[in-house]
Amino acid sequence: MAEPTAELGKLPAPEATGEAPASNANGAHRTPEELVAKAIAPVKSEFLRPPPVRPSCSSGQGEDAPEAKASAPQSGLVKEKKSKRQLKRERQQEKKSALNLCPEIAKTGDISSCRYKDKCRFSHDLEAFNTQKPADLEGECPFIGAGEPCPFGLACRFSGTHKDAAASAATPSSHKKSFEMNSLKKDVQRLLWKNKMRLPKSEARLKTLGLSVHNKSVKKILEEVESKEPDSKDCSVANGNGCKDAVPSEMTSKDHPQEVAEEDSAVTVNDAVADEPPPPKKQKNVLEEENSTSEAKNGTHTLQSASKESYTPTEQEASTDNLMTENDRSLKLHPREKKLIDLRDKLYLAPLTTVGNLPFRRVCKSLGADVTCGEMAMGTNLLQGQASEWALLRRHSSEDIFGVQICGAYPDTVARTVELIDQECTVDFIDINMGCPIDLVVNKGAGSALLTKPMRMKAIIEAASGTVDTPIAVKVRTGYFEGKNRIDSLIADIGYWGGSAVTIHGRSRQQRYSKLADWDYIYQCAARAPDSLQVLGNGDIFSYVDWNKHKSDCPSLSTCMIARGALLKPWLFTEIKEQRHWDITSGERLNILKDYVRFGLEHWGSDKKGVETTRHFLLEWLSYTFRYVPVGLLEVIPQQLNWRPPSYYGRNDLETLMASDSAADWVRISEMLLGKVPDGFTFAPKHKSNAYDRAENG
Ligand SMILES: Cc1cc2nc3c(=O)[nH]c(=O)nc-3n(C[C@H](O)[C@H](O)[C@H](O)COP(=O)(O)O)c2cc1C
Repeated sequence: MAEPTAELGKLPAPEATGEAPASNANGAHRTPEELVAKAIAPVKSEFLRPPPVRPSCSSGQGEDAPEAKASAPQSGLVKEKKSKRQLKRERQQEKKSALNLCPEIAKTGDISSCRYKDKCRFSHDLEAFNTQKPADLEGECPFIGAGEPCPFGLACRFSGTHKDAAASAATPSSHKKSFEMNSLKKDVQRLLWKNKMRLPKSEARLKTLGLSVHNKSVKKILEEVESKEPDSKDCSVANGNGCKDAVPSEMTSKDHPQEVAEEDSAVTVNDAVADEPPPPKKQKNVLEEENSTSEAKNGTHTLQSASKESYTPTEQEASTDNLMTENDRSLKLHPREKKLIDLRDKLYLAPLTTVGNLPFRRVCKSLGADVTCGEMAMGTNLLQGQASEWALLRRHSSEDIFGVQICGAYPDTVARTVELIDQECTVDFIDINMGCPIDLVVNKGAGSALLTKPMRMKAIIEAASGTVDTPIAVKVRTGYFEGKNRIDSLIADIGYWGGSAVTIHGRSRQQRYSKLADWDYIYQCAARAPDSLQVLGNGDIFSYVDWNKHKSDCPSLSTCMIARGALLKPWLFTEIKEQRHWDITSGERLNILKDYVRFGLEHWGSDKKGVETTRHFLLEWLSYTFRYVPVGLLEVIPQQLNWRPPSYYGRNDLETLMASDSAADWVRISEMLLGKVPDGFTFAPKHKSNAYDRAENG
């Protein structure tokens, strides 16, 4: 084995900053067993190094907030807050600047080729563009490399590798081997913007379920229900805001947890039509919390969920809202013949907001994932035709078993969304996120808030599954509150309501990632599920040993879903298929990153903007990958997902660099793949992956 590298080039000089995790309070070395008991990765002592000193936390950039800045630190002045109009004007000016050549002209090299002439939002000054364009990046244009014409032409950061302008301008062949699907068509987007999209199947389904509000204003329905509802005056208890604003409002783009929305370059390239919607028209929501017999009988009808304002379920509510009647179970509510989806024993890459983007999923597919799922998309944003939300539904041709994940709080929104997706996209299943813990989602009554509202869950699943033939899956947590698991009592119903599959993440919303997933509970739930419902377990899988254990301990599990394990080591899929612990080299890991970058440039573009978007998402991913500890460095294998890596040297400089938890080092890795970062570049990871107990949406 190679000696640990002592010299680490430009890495910060390692200096001791207190107790090294591998030693106890007396400075004596801890045994591997002691380290494991403390959830510290037992790295062989010869590789250990003292933790490097980092700048102080005074600027908010301590260990818990890794942040890299490429330029000199900013002055202490508070940044001036710009108005929307100002920002729009600046964006327009930027587009017109020489930096942003008209995409049509870039593609053809001909300044007369743009049909918008001087009305075009982009610059037509080819000479000025060429003067300022930085030198090409190293490597080959990803499109040319894939045997395709480059759609970015002169704007491509690898344009020197285009054989000739004509080749790069040629129309893409219709027989591409690698392509993307599920883009939003312009005419559909316009209809959605105007709220004129016809969605007859969901309408019919909602009517059948008694959830249609035609000829009745939402307010009227509320008034009627409120007047019959003995407890309605109590709704202020739950929402803390009184009942005045009881018109439901689902999330819009402003609320979207994904602050950095993926750009759909295909939609925005040289499009003279505005790419953001006009002021969104409110979707009409059906807000009846279903008037079920059981609720009526028990007088537990509540309206607080329909409130516009913040909603936090109370423990009492969570326990009283769980009432199913035998009638529910025997009702034949899904007359359609469902398409089948067989997930048994398939390796399923979990939906992962931000990081589970299409290029990452391609990487996982190439390493053995069988099933992939898009990042969570908000139903209301899809229904409003938002390009950035639709980008989350994109599917690559290599994703042969592919689903999309949506989130919504009301049956009408969800039913309309699934119909729209079914009509416009090619997907094998649609997953409804009923486990998302993040406040923005829960406060609107969606995500894991639904775990406290079984009647709403029922209405959503029935409405969605009865609207489309595409299988409907749901993803849940064990429950909302810690110690109050509830999926065991709902699992049979989820099948009867029309769900084809349910994934159980073995943690409650309250506990987030603070404890290990409760697999015993997952097994109990799986044992209670009807045969028609596929149950998937999820939580902490990080090696083929974990996988085998769950599969053999609980044969009634259809399969398991893998989330952070794939982020830290996407080759986990290979390991499971080949039943081995792969002591992957840093060079092999770099090659995986190179693949990601190539896929990223194909997806986000090989022009300046595409390169920087690819870098951004690469950095988000790198904010997870450093937590992987190479097999050859561990005293005990396999590594567990909850182990914290101590500070250690790798077997070569690259491995050491890849083990760094410093954002500046992730930026260095990105520079090895995508060239220097632009002036003033900053990066702070969205998920701050070194805070092990933070919220993530599942
Ligand atoms: C960065 C990140 C993003 C996530 N995004 C989603 C999401 O969009 N939808 C979802 O259902 N779960 C999401 N989750 C939760 C995971 O799918 C999974 O349920 C959870 O991480 C537990 O699995 P694990 O222990 O294998 O990581 C996310 C998790 C992480 C770490």
